[in-house]
Amino acid sequence: MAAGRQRWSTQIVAGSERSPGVLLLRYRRHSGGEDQVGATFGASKATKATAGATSAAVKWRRQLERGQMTRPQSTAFEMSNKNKELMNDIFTNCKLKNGFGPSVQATAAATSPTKRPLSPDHPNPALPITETPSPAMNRMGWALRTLLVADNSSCLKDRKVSGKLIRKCAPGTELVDWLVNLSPIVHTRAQAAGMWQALLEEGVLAHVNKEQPFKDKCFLYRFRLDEEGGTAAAGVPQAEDLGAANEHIREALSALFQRGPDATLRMILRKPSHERTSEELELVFEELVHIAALSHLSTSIKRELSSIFVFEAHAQAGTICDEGRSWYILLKGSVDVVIHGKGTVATLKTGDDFGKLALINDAPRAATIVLKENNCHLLRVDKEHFNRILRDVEANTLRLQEHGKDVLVLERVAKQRGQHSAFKYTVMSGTPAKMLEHLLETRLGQSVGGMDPFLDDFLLTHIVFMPVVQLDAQTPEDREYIINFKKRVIQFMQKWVMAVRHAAFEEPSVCDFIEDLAAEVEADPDLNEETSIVHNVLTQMARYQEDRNQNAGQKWKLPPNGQPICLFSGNATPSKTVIRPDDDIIFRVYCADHTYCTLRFPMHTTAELIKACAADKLQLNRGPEDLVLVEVKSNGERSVFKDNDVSIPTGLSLNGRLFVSVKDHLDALTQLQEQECPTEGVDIDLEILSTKELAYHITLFEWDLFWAVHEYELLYHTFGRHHFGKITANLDVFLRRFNEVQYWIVTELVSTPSLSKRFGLVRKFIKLAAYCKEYQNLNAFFAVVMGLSNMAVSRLQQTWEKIPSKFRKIFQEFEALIDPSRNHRAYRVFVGKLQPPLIPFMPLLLKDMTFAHEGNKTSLDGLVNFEKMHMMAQTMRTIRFCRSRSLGLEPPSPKSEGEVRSYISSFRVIDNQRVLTAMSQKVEPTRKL
Ligand SMILES: Nc1ncnc2c1ncn2[C@@H]1O[C@@H]2COP(=O)(O)O[C@H]2[C@H]1O
Repeated sequence: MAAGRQRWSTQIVAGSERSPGVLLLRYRRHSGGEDQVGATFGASKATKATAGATSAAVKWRRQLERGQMTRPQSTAFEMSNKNKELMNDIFTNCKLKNGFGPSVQATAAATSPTKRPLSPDHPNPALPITETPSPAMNRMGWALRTLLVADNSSCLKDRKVSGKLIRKCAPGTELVDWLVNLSPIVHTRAQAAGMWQALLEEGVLAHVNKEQPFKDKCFLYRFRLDEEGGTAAAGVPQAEDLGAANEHIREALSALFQRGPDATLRMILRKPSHERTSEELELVFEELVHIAALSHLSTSIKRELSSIFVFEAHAQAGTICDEGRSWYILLKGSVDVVIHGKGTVATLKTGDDFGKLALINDAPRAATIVLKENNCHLLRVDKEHFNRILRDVEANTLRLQEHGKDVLVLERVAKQRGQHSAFKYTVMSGTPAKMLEHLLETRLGQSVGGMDPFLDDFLLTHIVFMPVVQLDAQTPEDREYIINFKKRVIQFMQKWVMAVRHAAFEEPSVCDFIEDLAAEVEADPDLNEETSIVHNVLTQMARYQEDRNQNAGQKWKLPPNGQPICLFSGNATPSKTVIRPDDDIIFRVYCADHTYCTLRFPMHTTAELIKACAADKLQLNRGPEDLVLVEVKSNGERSVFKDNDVSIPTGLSLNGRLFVSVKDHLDALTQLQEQECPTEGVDIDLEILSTKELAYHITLFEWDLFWAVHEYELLYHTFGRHHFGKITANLDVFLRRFNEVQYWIVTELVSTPSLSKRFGLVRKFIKLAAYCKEYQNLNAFFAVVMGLSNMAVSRLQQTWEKIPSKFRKIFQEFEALIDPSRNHRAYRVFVGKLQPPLIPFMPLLLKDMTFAHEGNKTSLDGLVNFEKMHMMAQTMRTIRFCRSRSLGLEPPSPKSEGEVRSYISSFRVIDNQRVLTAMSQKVEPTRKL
């Protein structure tokens, strides 16, 4: 590995501006400090679930508005100096304990999240939910206590419990009595109990043994101020304190009255399920109705949730939510969504939910959730309950945002059989970077015994995405994260090579990266387990490079008369030879007067360069802007190439010719005589060749051509010759072969004058189709049957009349199989039952690609439309499936193997329909009625 090269820092790049078709992985050191805070998530999810909005609270509030508050006892006393000090002390304490403002803490948390203990599994409703009481609660508690202490008949007394003296405590029942008597707004004992619970949950009041929440029972409670170490002054309060307490009590009661219902609710939600009474569950249910994140759920599910929701309060900003065991709804406060290396990407607020992605996909959390404020309230559903109740009914669409913009849209889809839950989330659209991050963080190694479908789709189609994808992943200090990240990248590499094979090694920078990776793994004992994976990738890369070096600079020839493109060495059988971008091809370019030049260029040469060179050689003496490169087909049709098209010679039709022409003189271009009636090709009496042997060798020949086609070529072909600047030569050759076989059938039949020979040939071709079908060469099967159905053949009445009915029936069955109606349903059903190896009807796959491409936008609102990518990948996967087993056909007994092989590799073909029809007319003139 080169010294000084940066690695294992923070960037993954898919594609590059220079070569967008290649996924590059590279790392750079994370500069830090780029975190942005403040974007919101799910802004549409406004919620009514804020504190105080319970139906019970609303009911109570109305009563409060109607009721008359009477100020008990005397008024207008000043607070004593001593108690002023006491209050100041309490307030200062609170400020110090609460610490910095939330934004400061949140930013600190976002850059280095402090790992605090996770949420308690079983929150205890007897304990406070805040670290210290809020100043307002402190003041309310102080006022109530002052009045209680001042009351001679007060329930607040020193009591002996089990021999131990407890100062100033009172039973719950008596505290309730006192409060109901104190204020006319408190109508029920439950209301009063809720108000005391509001004080208890902030620690102003507590059960003497800290074992009970507030209950209207004989349990003893006392004020914090009276606990050991409490700062309350013993004895009767001074007149000025009493005055101040009386002054404040109206406001305090009103505030407590409002908080009571929520405090009661929180108390219920902190109790274990089995301790919740049916009235309590009803109260919870009424609350759940107002939570936006639950609005899509049925009543019965909400009822079930009433008993399993757990309330969690977190006192401190900076606390991290759990590691993916629960789903949460934010009831109060806000949280930051923090991603390694990126910092805070979104802020969730009251009513938003998070955490179901990890649960539904059984994956780690896609982000760390860090509390942004002190005293955040959450509702939690644990994994086992989520799986049981919610997993299969959860919302269909999940949108992840970063900095206020959608970055990933996921949709719930049914899982395949055999997986333990019925649903999971799949990617519908996203930014390339977020999709890659989602893959690396949550989708690797998840699928049992195979590849995650999203990962496979991504690897097959990533070349379509916007050129640069970045993933800032980690800070260099976080060793544990880096090791995990490295492991994921290694797995990613392995799957990448598995999915696209040699195409993964085509970019030199990727090969460099793999070598660096191998060196890193070698040197790091923490990556021992990954060594074998990396070695495997290295071996495959070396094999590819060796093969590339051995076959570098092959020369191909495009024969002028529609024969297959063949190696210039004269080796007619391609024998698993792939055409590569820098292989040369020799071909002719004509001009209007049919003079031509012969050129030799690498396959990836653009039309513009070919045009310029041909014009020069043919001495056209015109500037490139006046000239075009154009194909003239055998029927005279012309089609102009774009300047940046590549794979030009292989893209010609069977008997097409390449012309360079002055733009304005295009109409003057005419086809050559030889295009109409090619004379080259092996002249042989077909009758003597064994049909089975013909089918066998056609299949072997086409298997090799099919084998050379890379799945990516389907994408290049679909998006157009110019789009990626990559060659489609192997696919072109395979498609030409289809046409060649189809027109060979027609050409042979219409150029056989003898009726008996023709009828013999038709029979032979029907048998040939049957053998091709048996060999599962459906490409050739289609070509032969389509050839026999060609108008120039189907009109040969005298010939068809002679065909025995048995053969005609077989042919009808074949025609039914190639019937294009209902989107080639008959063929699709048939092929769906076959096992590999098989050669598919390639034009249909290309039609499916075009359908997906033209019917769907590549980008939706700035996000990659991954549904489209998925559709395309499905078709590309068909090719992989067809070739997933090697061809091991039983060879027929050889009769004339050599002749058959040379014959099938170079048919003599006419592809001009007009000429074929005329020849058909000649051999069998239309009968006059
Ligand atoms: N941009 C984002 N990237 C990842 N997770 C996000 C994002 N915005 C919100 N989240 C939530 O953060 C949660 C972290 O845990 P989950 O992966 O279960 O589910 C995730 C989402 O619910």
